Amino acid sequence: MSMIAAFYSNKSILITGATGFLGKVLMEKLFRTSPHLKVIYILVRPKSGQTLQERVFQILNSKLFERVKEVCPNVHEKIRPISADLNQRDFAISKEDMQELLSCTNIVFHCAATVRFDAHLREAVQLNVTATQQLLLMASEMPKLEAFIHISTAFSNCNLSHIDEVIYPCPVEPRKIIDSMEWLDDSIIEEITPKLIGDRPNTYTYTKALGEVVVQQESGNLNVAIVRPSIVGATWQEPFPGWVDNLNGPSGLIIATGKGFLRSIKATPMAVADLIPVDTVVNLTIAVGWYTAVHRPKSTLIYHSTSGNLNPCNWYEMGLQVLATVEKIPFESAFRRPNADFTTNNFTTQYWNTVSHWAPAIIYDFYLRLTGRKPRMLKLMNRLLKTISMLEYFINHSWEWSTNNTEMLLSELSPEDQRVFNFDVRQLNWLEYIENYVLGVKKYLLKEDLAGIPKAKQHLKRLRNIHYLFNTALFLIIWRLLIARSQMARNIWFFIVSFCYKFISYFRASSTLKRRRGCLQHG
Ligand SMILES: CCCCCCCCCCCCCCCCCCCCCC(=O)SCCNC(=O)CCNC(=O)[C@H](O)C(C)(C)COP(=O)(O)OP(=O)(O)OC[C@H]1O[C@@H](n2cnc3c(N)ncnc32)[C@H](O)[C@@H]1OP(=O)(O)O
Ligand SMILES: NC(=O)C1=CN([C@@H]2O[C@H](COP(=O)(O)OP(=O)(O)OC[C@H]3O[C@@H](n4cnc5c(N)ncnc54)[C@H](OP(=O)(O)O)[C@@H]3O)[C@@H](O)[C@H]2O)C=CC1
Repeated sequence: MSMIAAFYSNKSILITGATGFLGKVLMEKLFRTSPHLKVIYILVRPKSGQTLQERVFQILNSKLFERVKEVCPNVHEKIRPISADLNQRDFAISKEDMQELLSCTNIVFHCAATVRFDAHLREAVQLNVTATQQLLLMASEMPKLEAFIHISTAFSNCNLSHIDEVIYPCPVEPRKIIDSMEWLDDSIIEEITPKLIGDRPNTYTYTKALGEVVVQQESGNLNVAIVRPSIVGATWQEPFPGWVDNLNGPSGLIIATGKGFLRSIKATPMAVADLIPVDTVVNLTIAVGWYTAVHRPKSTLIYHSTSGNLNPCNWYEMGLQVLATVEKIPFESAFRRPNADFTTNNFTTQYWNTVSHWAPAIIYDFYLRLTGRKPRMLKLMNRLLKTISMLEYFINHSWEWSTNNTEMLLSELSPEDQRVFNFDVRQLNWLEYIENYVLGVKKYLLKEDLAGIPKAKQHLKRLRNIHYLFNTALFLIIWRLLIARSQMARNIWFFIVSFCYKFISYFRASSTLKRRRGCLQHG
């Protein structure tokens, strides 16, 4: 029997960000492994015209939850959505709901955040810092609380190259930042943002770092731990391989590569691609919840959920495997044949952007106009390259994360728990994982049927022929223009033609000689 699963039985758990990528997988695993847990409270806001109930219904009826329903048929009764907006004072939770949360919660998993790299500092501080502070305040009023687990990111200190499992101080106190956001207007905040974030690439990593300091400063007597995942990718094993439901991190780029929109990228090929499967992060998080509640470590422990130091894979290997997979299992209606060139300096990046991205987009839009349709490729390319520019920082640096606490925790688990809540990334086979990831992107994000693969392959062949035809035509046109305008080009042309002619004549003459000699010997 798993000790961890038994620990969560009969527990009331509060999850923020349960409708997000990580939150859904966390809920799924908790229900599946501890079907006797009492209740999971989730803080949800109405969104996209959907009520809370509709949002929960959609999650529970998704493919991700199919296995849960077999193990825990009354899962609908055990999930309790609470209307909340983490941007509001007291999260805009009703008095009755707040009372219930305060008196019943045993474990808190705080996953909610804005993960946008371009979020305005005010918005990022509100959700990633102020909301964390408020949640800790709430937690301090929960008499039955056993553990508070905060999800941060391994990149919160990405301004350092070696990162330990400790909280690093921020030059400006989080409380001062929170206060200043209340009275500074947007334009002033925009002006001071670069100074505040310093050598971090965006407001996301900066505010996640502030959030950690808040956890350290405001946790009081609570049992608190922080989990820091690196780049979270599709599921590795559970509940099935390759599940993913948003475009963040690598998923969007896998689509862009597989569909042939993105053919080159500025990246350091040998830099470590520190991906971590979402189910690995979730298993670690659940184990951390158990350990923090049962062993009550004296200080706040930080756990790195990273792969680089135990089982590294670099961007080059990853790119190759993505390409190999989309060749075997192509995406439908590709724009161009998939390719993955890594550029390492600004000049080659600009060159390949022009040749591989802008030029085909302009030509395609021209074709759309000619055929009376609305041009759209240039707009799409603009957005894609904007996204790439935001992610570039992370594919051109390498970091080393120490994982002592994570390894210590692994050694504390019983063999059964190590199996049920496996977060040992050394067992991960990257080639297999990436293949399943690409397949998952095709099935769960693009919603493409595998029956369409032969047609997609045919489409790629057609694209290859168009590519050859286009290149040959382009070569002939350029050559023709050159010959018409330059004596030197004409001379080179005549030299090449006469050289080829002489070579062919020599080859013919020598083979005729050989044949004659052969006839003479036999005759
Ligand atoms: C050619 C060779 C290729 C080789 C092949 C190799 C393949 C594998 C290589 C893998 C390399 C991986 C590198 C990952 C590094 C991640 C590091 C994370 C580190 C930190 C991790 C964390 O701790 S935290 C989680 C990460 N946090 C995000 O990752 C949010 C990012 N994101 C945004 O910050 C906003 O998205 C942003 C961009 C501002 C736009 O903002 P925006 O307002 O302009 O636009 P929207 O967000 O509304 O999206 C507008 C349209 O872009 C579409 N789209 C959105 N994201 C997209 C995306 N990633 N790739 C494509 N397309 C995307 C979307 O689907 C919309 O399309 P549509 O309009 O058709 O619906
Ligand atoms: N994905 C990744 O690569 C990584 C993620 N992380 C961390 O993991 C955690 C989860 O990330 P992930 O699941 O990917 O992110 P998602 O963007 O998928 O999910 C974010 C969650 O936060 C909720 N949320 C946002 N704003 C509010 C609000 N005002 N009120 C209530 N809820 C809100 C969202 O709710 P709604 O559905 O209503 O928008 C959603 O449930 C974050 O803390 C992130 O920093 C760390 C490293 C990498």
